[in-house]
Order: sequence, then structure tokens, then C-alpha cells
Amino acid sequence: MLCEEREMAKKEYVPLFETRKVKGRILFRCIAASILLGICFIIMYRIRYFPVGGKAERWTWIGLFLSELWFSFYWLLTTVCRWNAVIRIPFIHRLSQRFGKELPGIDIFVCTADPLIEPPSLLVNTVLSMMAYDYPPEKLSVYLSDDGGSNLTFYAMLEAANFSKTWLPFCKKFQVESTSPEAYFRTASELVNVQEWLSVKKLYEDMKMRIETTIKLNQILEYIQKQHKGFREWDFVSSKHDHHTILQILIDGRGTNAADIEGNPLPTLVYLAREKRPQYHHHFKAGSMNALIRVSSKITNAPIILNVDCDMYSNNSKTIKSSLCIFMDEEKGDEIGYVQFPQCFYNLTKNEIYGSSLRVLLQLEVLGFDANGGPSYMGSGCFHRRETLCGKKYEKNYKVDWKKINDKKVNESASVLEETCKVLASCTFEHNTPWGKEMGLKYGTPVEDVVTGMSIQCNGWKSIYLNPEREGFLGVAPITLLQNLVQHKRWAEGLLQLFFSRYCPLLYGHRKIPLKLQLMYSTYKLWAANCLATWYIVVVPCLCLLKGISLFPKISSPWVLPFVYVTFVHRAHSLAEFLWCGGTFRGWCNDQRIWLIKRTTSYLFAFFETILKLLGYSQLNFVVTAKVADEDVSKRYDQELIEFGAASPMFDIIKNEGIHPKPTHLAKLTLTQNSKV
Ligand SMILES: O=c1ccn([C@@H]2O[C@H](COP(=O)(O)OP(=O)(O)O[C@H]3O[C@H](CO)[C@@H](O)[C@H](O)[C@H]3O)[C@@H](O)[C@H]2O)c(=O)[nH]1
Ligand SMILES: [Mn+2]
Repeated sequence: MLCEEREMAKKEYVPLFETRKVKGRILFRCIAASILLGICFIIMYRIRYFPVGGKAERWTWIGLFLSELWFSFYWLLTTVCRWNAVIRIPFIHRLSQRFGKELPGIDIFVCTADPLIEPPSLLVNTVLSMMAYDYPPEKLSVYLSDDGGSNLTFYAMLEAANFSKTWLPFCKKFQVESTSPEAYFRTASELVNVQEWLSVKKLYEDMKMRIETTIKLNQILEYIQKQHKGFREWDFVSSKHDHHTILQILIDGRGTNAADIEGNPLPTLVYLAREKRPQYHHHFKAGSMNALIRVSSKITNAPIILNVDCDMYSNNSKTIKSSLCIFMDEEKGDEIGYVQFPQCFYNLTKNEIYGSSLRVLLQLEVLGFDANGGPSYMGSGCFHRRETLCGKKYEKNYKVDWKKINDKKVNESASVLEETCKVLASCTFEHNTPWGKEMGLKYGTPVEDVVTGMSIQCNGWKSIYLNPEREGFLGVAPITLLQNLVQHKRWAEGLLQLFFSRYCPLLYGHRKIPLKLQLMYSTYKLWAANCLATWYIVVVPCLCLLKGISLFPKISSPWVLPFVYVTFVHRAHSLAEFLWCGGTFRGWCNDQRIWLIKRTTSYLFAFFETILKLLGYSQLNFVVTAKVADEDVSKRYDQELIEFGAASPMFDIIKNEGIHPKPTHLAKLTLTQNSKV
């Protein structure tokens, strides 16, 4: 009988999302096979023609051979990433039909760390865009974690809470996209209703001006301070590194006071600055996320958590619903731990001078992850199941009863919650608990996202990648060369450290995730390790040319063919991929240049710092990427000029490198470069 019922249910089942295979994989596999053949010939050549002459010849030959072997191995890893690929298509209308009023609560976590390099006006836009999702407001809550512990940020949030009363009904009425006011007023070409449009725009601009003036003044005027009890908390704050927990529920979505100008309910909005004391490590973003997980569990406790960086505003009001199509699919949804959206950027220029769109990675390679267990967690634009994030292991036949989850109610008043939840965000709360290890985001690494995602997959969950045509989230890509290199150094270093830790995908993931996924993770974790072989190839053959040592076959020899073939086809394939992902030819050339620069600077520094850390000589650190720049810098960025900005040892390296051998060339590059090199 039961069996029959199940059969019936199966027949009626209409999926909420669909999986499609990416085309062109057979062609790719043929190309890969031909490159592999070429590599075999190169290896044969290296062995057969091993020089018998001088010592220098032999050693340089061995060095080159090892570099080539490394590159071949690395190429194999990248080929695994591309072997199969899938895309997912959610059916939002089916979700609404089927679940109507039974949609689950969503807690949105936004993290910020510093009001100077992550301006509150940017943050306000992110928060407003999140509050304006096309989703029942009583089921939506936005939590901000302020690691800067700044009353300026708090003030900006109050302004956001206030403006949301006008902004949300406006978005709803005119179906605004994007729901970030800044982005909307920057790009909206059509005036929906001139009067209303202008008045909301004016309200927004006034608010922005008030926030920016306050930031410039660097203090909150007295009359503003009187408007909210929360400001009094700062009377006891000595510095951003030394203060108690500040928790303020700015909008209590359950209350009757929480209504917009048209009387509709508003989402809950919470401000949290967790406790900080100099003697306790705060574990950067992972620490603040874990504090948010605990605090939110007592206030709204939504079963799904969306996490974004402070600059990543929502660009698509349907994003929550698309992600729910995955989680709530009756057949495949229950095994999904998280749904990741790509990190897209609104400030990219046409030819992406710094290659910061990560185009091929986000549009192609990650589809390979998805075909083999799921994408890595990328820190922003990711929907998690709360229990998965808290360390729950997947059990076969696990089923969520969405109705039951919806029924939880919290009765305490906002002010009681503010007091009772403080302890959850204190420095000592996590002592002798599994937080940071088995629960929540993992500590001890600057790439908490990657390791947390991988451990969720090792707990038996799958993940899914959604990349809708209209981007789900848009953020700020770093706009100077140094910012780019420093960001990549943080990533490469964090990833390599993981490779040498107990979280090495080959060991930690053994028998828990598919082998292919283990190898894909390794590709990223070994980014930094590329620096040595790259340096060798950049420097040694040139020196050998000067010394008359021959390392490659003569043009007339047939052995030259595999070298030419592999180089040419490999690069042509890379170009084709780049264009397929929507890039330009020049963009690809820029990407190649930045690729070489990164490999010889960021990765080199990351490599040696990892070794120092392994030996215990260096400490963990997280350099937050700036999200503002002065006007001149932005202008040069728009003109696609490389910005060197502050001095850095990384630049000394570029100066001496093969790409631009003459220092004068570098100076010229600074001033006049327009990506022609
Ligand atoms: O002590 C800290 C440091 C950072 N952050 C926040 O973490 C986010 C990411 O920092 P950012 O400097 O923008 O790093 P990115 O390199 O742009 O971010 C990517 O890489 C990080 C790991 O290296 C992940 O944490 C991010 O989610 C991911 O988007 C920002 O919102 C910060 O405000 C904190 O909350 N506390
Ligand atoms: Mn960022």
C-alpha cells in the first residue's frame, strides 16, 4: 500500500528545477586528448635528448623538465574540472503555485568590517536591496554584523530602516530591478511615474548625503543621538577592538509598529557588533557569521540563511525563490546543503584590465564542480540550510517538513531578546564548544568559505550552482593592481595552507566526496604552488639563450611540433573559452598578462608565507579589500589604465620580470598603459 502511494506521488511529481548538460564536452575531450598526446611527446623528447655535456646544461634541463611536468600535472587537474558540466534551471512559478503561503523564513546575513574602506552608504544599499526581495516580508530578516563596531554604521542602518518604509512599497508597486536604490537610480532609464520617481529619488539622495556628511564629520550629532536608544551603547566603547556586544533590533517584523508607509509589514532588521577584546581572537568573517547564526537562532531562526558581503547587493528580486526551487524540490531538494550564486561585479570595464571578473572560473569551471557534487561555497551570495551550516550530517531519507519548520514562534519582546542574546555574541561563549570546528564556519583560515563548503559536502550534502541570466548579486571588484594582487595573495595563501592542513581535499575528502571533486578542489588549493615553475620558465630559458645553452628542439626538427602544438592549441582553447564566457579578445590578453603577474607575485608571496606559517613564523591575517577609491583612481580604472598606487615589493618583482624588462617601460605603463601591451 505504502509503495503504491509512493508510486502515485512519483507520477504526480513535477520537478522544481531541471538539470541540463553543457554542450561541447565531446569536442573538449578530443582537444584534451590531443594535448595529452603532445605532452607525452614532450616528455619523450626531454628524456631522449637529455644533455650529456656540461653540468649547467644538465641541471637546467632537469629544472625545465620538472617545471613542464608540474604544468602537465596542473593541466590535468584543470581538465578534470571541465570534463563534465551541468547547468540548473529553476521553475519559480511552480514554487509559488505549490507552496503559496508555506514558504520558509529566510535570515540574511550581511558582514562589514570597517566604515572607512567599506562605506556605510554602500552597505545601506546592500541592506535595502535585501529587504526588498520579492518575498513575504514577515518571513524575511536582515542581520548586519559590524566588525568595525562603529556608531557611524549603526546610524546608517537606522537611516536604512527609515528609508525602507518608502523604498519597499515603491519597489513593489513598480517592480523595481535592481532593488538597490543607488543601482536603480543610476541605471533606470524609464521613469515609471515621474512625480513619485523624483520624490523617492530625492529622499534617497538626501539620506545618502546625511550619511556621507556624518562619515566626513566622523561623529554623530547630538540631536541624532537622541533619536535612538542604541547610540547610548557607544558610551562604553573604547575602541573597535575592545567593546561589549551591541545588539539592536531596529525593525521588529513581528510588531505592529513595523509597517511601511502603505501599512504593509516590514522585514526584521537587526544590528550586531559582537564583543571584541584584545586578548581574544575574533576569527574575522567566520567569527562574525557564527555569532550571527547563534543570535538569529533566538530571534527568527529561519531554516534558510543567505550570506552576502557588504558590497554585494541584490540585483534580482527573484533570487530567494529560485534558490527555494532547489531546496524544496520534493525529490532532489532534501540532499542539498547550500545553493551558491556567482559573485558578479558591477564595476567591471569592457576589457577587464585586472581580469577580476573571474569569468572562466565562475561560468565554466564551476559547472564541472556542479556535475560532481557541487560548487564550493564562495563566501557571498550563498543560501545555506541552517542545520547544515551548524554541522548536521546528511542522513539517507532525510526529509524536511516545511510546514512544521514554519510554525516556530518567538514570544519575547525585542528589548528582552536584545539583552538575552548578547551573551551568544560574547568572546568567551565559544570556549570549549565545537563552534569554528564542527559547527558553523571554520576558523584558522582566511578562506573560511572554501573549507566550510567542502566540509559540508564531506558531511554528505550536495550543493548546487545557480547562474541566472539576470545576475543575483553584484558587488565591487577591486580597482587597483595592488588591491587585486593582495586579494589573490590572501586567497592563494589560504588555499595552499588548507592543502597542507588536515583539510587537504585528497585526505579529508577521501571516500566522502567524489574523487573528481577532490581533484577540482586541489586545483584551487594549488594556485600558489604554480609560482615556482612559472618563475623557472620565465627566467631560465632567457638566461640560457644568452649563455648559448639550447633547451628546445631546433625549428627544423620534427620534435618542435609537439611544443608548438601544445602551446598553440592550449592558448587557442583558453581564448575560445574566454570568448564563450562573454569576454573580449583584449580582455583575454589582459587576463593573460594579469595571470603572469599574479603567478609571479601574489602566488610567490603566498607560497613563502605559507611555508613561514607552517614553520610557525607568521600569523594569520585578513586584509579587507577596499570598496572605495578616490576619484582619480576610479577615472583611471574606467579608462583601463593599470593603477600601481602605493609602493609594494610586488611591484619590484614585476619591474624585474620578463613581461616588462625595462624599468622605464613600467613607468610608461603606469601613466599611459591602455591595455595594448
Ligand atoms: O574581520 C573581518 C574581515 C572581513 N569581514 C567581511 O568579510 C567580507 C569579505 O571581505 P572582502 O575583503 O570583501 O574579501 P573578498 O576577497 O572580496 O571576499 C571573498 O573571499 C573571502 C575569503 O577570502 C570571503 O570571506 C568572502 O565572503 C568572499 O566574497 C566583507 O563583507 C567584510 O566586511 C568581516 O566581517 N570581518
Ligand atoms: Mn569583496
